[in-house]
Amino acid sequence: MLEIQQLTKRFGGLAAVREVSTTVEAGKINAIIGPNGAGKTTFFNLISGALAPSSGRIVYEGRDVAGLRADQMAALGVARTFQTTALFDRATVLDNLIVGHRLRTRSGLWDVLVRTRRLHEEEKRCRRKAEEALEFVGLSHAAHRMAGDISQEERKRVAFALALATEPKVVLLDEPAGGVNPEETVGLAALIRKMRDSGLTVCLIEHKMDMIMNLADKIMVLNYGEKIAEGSPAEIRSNPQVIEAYLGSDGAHDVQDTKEAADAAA
Ligand SMILES: Nc1ncnc2c1ncn2[C@@H]1O[C@H](COP(=O)(O)OP(=O)(O)OP(=O)(O)O)[C@@H](O)[C@H]1O
Repeated sequence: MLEIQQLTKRFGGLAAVREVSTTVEAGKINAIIGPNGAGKTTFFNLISGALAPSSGRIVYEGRDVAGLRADQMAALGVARTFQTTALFDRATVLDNLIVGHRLRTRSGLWDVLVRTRRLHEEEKRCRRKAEEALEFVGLSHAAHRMAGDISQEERKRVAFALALATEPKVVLLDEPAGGVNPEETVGLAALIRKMRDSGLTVCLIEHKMDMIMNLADKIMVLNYGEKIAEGSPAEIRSNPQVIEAYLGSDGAHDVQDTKEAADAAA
């Protein structure tokens, strides 16, 4: 789906992402993990078009898209969510989605000024897409609530809906379960599975190791900007280099224990 070839991003002397090659597999849940500062967010920013790479290729549907802007990537079907979702708190959830979708549709200023038939059609389309996306993420009941009044978990679902309303083929989810409780995490994981099962390609960054191990079809591990391992959850859990990256030289615990200990200490 997405072929990443020797992707590198330098900030001054620091290579935040260094010569990373991987494949984001179509119709699968592809996870990216790694310690803090490993380059995960930078990698996401590169493939979503938020940052231009220093070198390397990003081949999407047979075409090198490295260096395209985020709106161009969105138009090609690559949508992303952010760690925190900026919403208009004093507008309804549905209006937030309609605005989010409108920003990506075609009517120009002329259409808005003269309220053309095309604009009218687009408004109807946006509303329909927004309602469909809300239904998909299980938030139809919250459509008319103020965005400022919904819970953190509901904000996460709105973030998914914002991405889905653009009718993407690939969704990039940045910490989709960050800041929600364990029960809610299970619900969000089910929703991510539902995205995959509906034919979407999912790529996500997540710190919650137990969630990743249960959810991902494939995991890539970054450390100091480099890919140090890639494979199934079982392969990753027992990979000595991964254990080393999370633990230093102490191999007494597995990746999952380490992260839980770190979370508990935080
Ligand atoms: N715009 C920037 N300018 C300079 N350095 C940056 C910039 N963005 C990221 N970095 C550096 O690149 C490295 C990788 O950062 P990145 O945020 O991609 O890591 P991460 O794996 O997402 O970390 P975390 O899990 O803490 O979010 C870090 O050393 C960071 O300080």
